[in-house]
Amino acid sequence: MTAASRSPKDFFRPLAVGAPTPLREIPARPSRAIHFFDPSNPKMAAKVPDMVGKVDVLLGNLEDAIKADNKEAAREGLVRIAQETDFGPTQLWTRINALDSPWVLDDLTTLVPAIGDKLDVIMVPKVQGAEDIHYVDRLLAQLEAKAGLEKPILVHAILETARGVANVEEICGASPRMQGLSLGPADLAADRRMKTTRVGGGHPGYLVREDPPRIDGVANLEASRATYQQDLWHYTIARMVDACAMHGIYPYYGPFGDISDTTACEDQFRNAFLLGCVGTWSLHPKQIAIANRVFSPSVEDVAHARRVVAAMGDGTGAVMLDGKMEDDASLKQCLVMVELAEQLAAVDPELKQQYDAIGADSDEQSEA
Ligand SMILES: CC(=O)SCCNC(=O)CCNC(=O)[C@H](O)C(C)(C)COP(=O)(O)OP(=O)(O)OC[C@H]1O[C@@H](n2cnc3c(N)ncnc32)[C@H](O)[C@@H]1OP(=O)(O)O
Ligand SMILES: CC(=O)C(=O)O
Ligand SMILES: [Mg+2]
Repeated sequence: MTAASRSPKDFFRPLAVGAPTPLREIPARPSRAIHFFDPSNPKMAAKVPDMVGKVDVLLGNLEDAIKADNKEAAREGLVRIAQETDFGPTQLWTRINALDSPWVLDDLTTLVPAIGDKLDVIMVPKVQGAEDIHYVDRLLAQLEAKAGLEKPILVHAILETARGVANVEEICGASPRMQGLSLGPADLAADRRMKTTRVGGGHPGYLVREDPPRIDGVANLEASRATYQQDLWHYTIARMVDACAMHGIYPYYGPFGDISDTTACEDQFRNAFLLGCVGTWSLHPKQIAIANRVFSPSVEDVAHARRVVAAMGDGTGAVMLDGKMEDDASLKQCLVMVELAEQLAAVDPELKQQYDAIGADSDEQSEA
């Protein structure tokens, strides 16, 4: 089933009488870091109010990483935290339990009436196909109508099964609620029967080796040769990015489990950023700063993008800038960068200051 299985006219009609009208466009709200916390953990819960304004998204996790005995406490903790906290510019998301679990129905029927007005996005794990999104879509509409909500709650799917990856396009187009997708590298690796034991990131065994040197045409197989570690997740992220872009929704990396390896974490996040992802997950407070840094365009890139925009005038034709040809297509890339910088500057005063400071420099360079 695809989006076309519902008539285009019906696609944006509420799925229950009295439910809010679905959005026609998913707002591009900054979401560089989706910070996970366990609402049943008093130490983590205590840190939530201080994180407001410092992270784009706070996510109360109810699924994996929450012990079975704590599922109810996590749900109740999230309700309490949401009711007691003013989230200001920070979005509040939750990750509900899997659709085949004994907890998910209570998750939805508890959270929507209690805190549906505060929840921006519900993340659904282990989504296999459009049918999973259709189920959540209808149930949310019924619960929203009953609770008298005025704004639809958006849905985010985790891509963490082989079938989910095979159906990625239909998942993205299954509902106007679809906000985005995250990579779920740990469950996906298990489902694919990959031979890894990690949560995200690369693997030293997944590599290519340079050709052997040749002397008079004969390969010296004894010579030492450089190896290059490859990215296990390139294919999946690239598919996610295309499916999301096609449907006007947003792709995200996911968890990077080696909390101590901040360098490799930054590398994975940066690859995802360069490929088109808008954000990633943060599992530990120290990953927030990494995500915020990586998923904000650099001052140099914004300066360059602004110079190209200025040099391209009405946006057509070709110009030379610093020895390079710029045209409509490079202009469009630069506009992505400039628009993102503007969105982030609106919520991040420190970034705004940095981008404003180079604004003047790039103006001077364009005039020179
Ligand atoms: C494959 C997947 O599904 S990934 C998504 C599911 N997993 C998660 O959500 C994991 C979330 N993160 C965590 O559970 C924890 O960060 C762990 C288990 C990885 C590490 O926790 P700790 O061993 O307590 O880390 P550490 O000792 O460095 O913590 C330092 C402080 O930060 C707090 N802290 C750690 N993680 C978080 C967090 N995610 N949010 C808020 N506070 C946190 C700790 O409670 C501790 O507080 P304290 O100084 O008051 O004692
Ligand atoms: C993100 C997630 O849930 C996973 O990697 O399994
Ligand atoms: Mg998972």
